[in-house]
Amino acid sequence: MPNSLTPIRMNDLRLVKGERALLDGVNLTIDHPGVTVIMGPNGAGKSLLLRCLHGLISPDRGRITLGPLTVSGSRSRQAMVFQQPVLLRRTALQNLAFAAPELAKKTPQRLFEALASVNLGDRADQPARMLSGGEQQRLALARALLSKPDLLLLDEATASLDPASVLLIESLVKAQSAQGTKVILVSHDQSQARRMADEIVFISNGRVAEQSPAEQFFSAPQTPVAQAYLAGEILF
Ligand SMILES: Nc1ncnc2c1ncn2[C@@H]1O[C@H](COP(=O)(O)OP(=O)(O)OP(=O)(O)O)[C@@H](O)[C@H]1O
Repeated sequence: MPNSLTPIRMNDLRLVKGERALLDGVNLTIDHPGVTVIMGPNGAGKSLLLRCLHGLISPDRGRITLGPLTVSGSRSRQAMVFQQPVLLRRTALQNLAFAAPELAKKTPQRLFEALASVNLGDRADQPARMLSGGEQQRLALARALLSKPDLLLLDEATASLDPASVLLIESLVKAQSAQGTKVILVSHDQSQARRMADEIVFISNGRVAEQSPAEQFFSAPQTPVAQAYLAGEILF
């Protein structure tokens, strides 16, 4: 299925704060149609990379293209889900309606279907901020998927959820990927990465250390730093 935002190319990205290069010459092409999981130690630069892709941060140097588009030109075709969901002080349904006003006007049924898809069908009128953490995250995902984005970015989106919510979100993300959305997710959870990833990008010290098919990464990581990470030997 063609995707208007691939291949995603990052050329020589550099992001500096004070004396420190947080992203230090990132060169990466993501062209695999499946799920790309970004892994790496704490502080490696994974979130910053995702934020650059989504246009929340501008690198000091380098270039990002998504298919024929720039980051700003692609923003309306992207959606991002964060570890802490950012929801409005409105009901669950109103949060979806605010994100997709056209849909709310023309086919409001779609909003109810979206709530039902994340098991929140009976919570439409509940204030979003009174939902549990896991329920809020499911609502944030439903909102992200409403626009059928070409690129879905998830930054540790299931880190604080119970196992059933994790599996529900994973299955929705997988289904979205199968429909042609390019999915890039950051995760420390090796079990999740094994379940979800077609491809792994391993980041260390603000650089891409390794990019491999998932099976190869887990069976025979190429770099000492990835080997140490997978063995739980990296000290922070
Ligand atoms: N605005 C900022 N100013 C200065 N340093 C920052 C800023 N944002 C992030 N950093 C630093 O950049 C480094 C990379 O941050 P980032 O959040 O991308 O790490 P990460 O790989 O996602 O880590 P984790 O797995 O712990 O979430 C960290 O050392 C962090 O402290």
